[in-house]
Amino acid sequence: MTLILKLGGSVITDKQRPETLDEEHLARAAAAIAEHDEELVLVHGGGSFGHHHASEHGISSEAGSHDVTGAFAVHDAMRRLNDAVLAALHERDVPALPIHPLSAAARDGDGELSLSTPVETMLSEGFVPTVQADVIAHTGAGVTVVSGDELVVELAEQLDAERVGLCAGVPGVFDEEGKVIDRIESFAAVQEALGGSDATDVTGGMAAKVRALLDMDAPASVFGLDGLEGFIDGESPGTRVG
Ligand SMILES: Nc1ncnc2c1ncn2[C@@H]1O[C@H](COP(=O)(O)OP(=O)(O)OP(=O)(O)O)[C@@H](O)[C@H]1O
Ligand SMILES: C=C(C)CCOP(=O)(O)O
Repeated sequence: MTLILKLGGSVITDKQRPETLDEEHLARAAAAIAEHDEELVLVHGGGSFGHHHASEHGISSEAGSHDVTGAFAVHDAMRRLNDAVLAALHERDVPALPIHPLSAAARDGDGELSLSTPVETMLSEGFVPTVQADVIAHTGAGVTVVSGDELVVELAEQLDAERVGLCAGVPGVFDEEGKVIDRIESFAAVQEALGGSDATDVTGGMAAKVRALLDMDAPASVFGLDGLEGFIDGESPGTRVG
């Protein structure tokens, strides 16, 4: 049984302030993760580390760049965030090891993602692979951003994951009245309520998240930090997608 969990950048960082961690949230997330007893792959988003640099250098999932300064600025900030996530996990004795997609993934000329990582071997050896959102080489475009959400979907397919969770800065996906929707089975049914992100975000916010999750076979949930413990325990907090 493999669980894939994305820690949203809106949870573990203060998305309004460049390169600012939310230490308290990160510590709470690490404490909840420490209770897991299934194989677990962690992915984390960019928050105020990835998105600010990407936006400053004009790099997104679609807009590429050949500027090495910009490419490295995004990657390096994400690596610093990854280091901070690992440190919080190690503090709770979670055997987490880093995966940096810049060295393990690429897109072809059609934008198709390929990802070749040691995640499976790490899992079977008892580690918790911890994958950062990143920039990756993109045929004909230089580098583009690979979002945590894209990585979750790709890894869920590769590993035939049992369950997928996205822990975000909201308790679930809201309807037009601001109520958390229980279950989403089609994009069209909720499209009107879905927006981007409140903060600087180059990868499309909630609308992109729901679209990506609906493409997956594994059941997925979108929930806030209060739902994380329950998700680790096998519950389906927040909004079930798919
Ligand atoms: N219908 C909706 N329900 C819930 N959130 C929504 C909705 N429409 C737009 N949003 C926005 O989506 C944001 C969550 O997406 P966002 O991409 O910021 O989260 P994240 O994955 O945690 O962050 P990151 O991309 O940095 O990893 C919320 O903060 C909210 O502003
Ligand atoms: C900007 C970067 C590198 C991160 C994008 O990933 P996300 O935060 O999961 O949308």
